[in-house]
Amino acid sequence: MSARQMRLGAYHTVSGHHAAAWRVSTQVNDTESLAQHQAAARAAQDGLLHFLLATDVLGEQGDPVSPGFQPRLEPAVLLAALAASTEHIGLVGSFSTTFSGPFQLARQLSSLDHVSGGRAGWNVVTSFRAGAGDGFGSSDLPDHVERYAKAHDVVEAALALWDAWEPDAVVRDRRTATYVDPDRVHRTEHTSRFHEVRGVLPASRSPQGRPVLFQGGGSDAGLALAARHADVVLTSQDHLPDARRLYRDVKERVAHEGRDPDGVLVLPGVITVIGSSRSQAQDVHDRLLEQVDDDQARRRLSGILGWDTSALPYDAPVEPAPATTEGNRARARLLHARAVRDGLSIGQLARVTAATRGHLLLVGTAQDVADELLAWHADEAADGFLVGPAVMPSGLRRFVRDVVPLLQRAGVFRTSREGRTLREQLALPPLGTPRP
Ligand SMILES: Cc1cc2nc3c(=O)[nH]c(=O)nc-3n(C[C@H](O)[C@H](O)[C@H](O)COP(=O)(O)O)c2cc1C
Repeated sequence: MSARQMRLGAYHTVSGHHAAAWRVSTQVNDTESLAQHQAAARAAQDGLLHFLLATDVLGEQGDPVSPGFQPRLEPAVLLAALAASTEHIGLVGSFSTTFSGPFQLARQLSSLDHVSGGRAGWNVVTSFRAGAGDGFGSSDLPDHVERYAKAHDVVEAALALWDAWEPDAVVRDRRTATYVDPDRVHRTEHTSRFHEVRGVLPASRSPQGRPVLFQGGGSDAGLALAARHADVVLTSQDHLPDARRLYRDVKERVAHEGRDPDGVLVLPGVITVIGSSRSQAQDVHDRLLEQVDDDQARRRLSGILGWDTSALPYDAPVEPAPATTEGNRARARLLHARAVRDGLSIGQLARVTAATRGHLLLVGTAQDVADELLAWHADEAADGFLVGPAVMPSGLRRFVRDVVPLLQRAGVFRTSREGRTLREQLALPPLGTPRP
């Protein structure tokens, strides 16, 4: 295996990534059915995918009584359940640094790493929807600068808590009645304008030492956070030249932080519609588009752009340029660029967003999909991908059955598992020993 290897994650969902997928799926998708989550996780594991990402976006896109509203399982609970029903696949969850404190997050993620045998990952998110704080007694979403300042603080506090346990601190010496060697556990004293964290996490050093850190914010501040702390940078890119530029930018930022650029992976999300022929795949895609509810699509677009588009006619141009949104800054910029590039109206952009939320969309045969992934990978626009089938469960099964073998034949995707933990499987550099 000498070629640069592709890493693949499942952009996990049981309802499919297309907004209308649940209406056309072959099964009745139930977003709270553990059995359906387990089936998806096992399918990804059988395909040798490295991890699955359980996303969680705080703040609703619409009224809970609207037909598009979907309830969902809390990621720590879901991933713990999946840990017990899978053996190898990495289990990554999105947890917000804006609305959860570092002690609880560090504890949950350490526990997940323990119960999964070293397969935990944390997608560090800052939340971006306007109403994200409603349930937390915070009526306004803190502004972008503040959210990222807090994200640095939460990650640094969590790292301090994890590193406070030396690897051999648990001795379980029955003779001396010593369960934990007190000289090998250190009190954390973290004081900042956001948090005061004092004490010791009631969780020994976990199999990976700490979860693998993921980060998906693509603004300047998001990339700065990623460059400093992330092992895996998730991106949203739908245009190869831009993706190549972003890839280089991330690697340069990582180097600037004194870290090894090859030790940090860049994985764009990709939405797939795979058919036995191009026209069959296109038919599925067209059928999905017909089912899009324009009002719901418009709400979703407004949420990303950070301004209300609901009163605008379908053919209205996409303006103003959303460079200053306090919400999902990079995605807003990307969607705006897409509208300008392809001459899309606001209504058309809402439909594109319903299909992809800004990610690369691949509609075609398995060979078409594999060829595009191989091209992006070879062109150094990606170290791998976060694969989000438009329709579930068929889309994931099809990717595993038909696309994975093509990537393997091209010599860029593994044919067996090497390594036990998620960090080892991703071939990330080992962590240093924690400071005493
Ligand atoms: C692949 C991918 C997955 C993401 N998943 C989540 C998620 O589950 N929850 C969330 O709040 N944000 C999620 N995000 C959004 C980012 O974490 C970030 O908040 C958003 O891109 C805005 O950051 P920015 O202003 O730095 O661009 C995801 C982003 C990407 C690229």
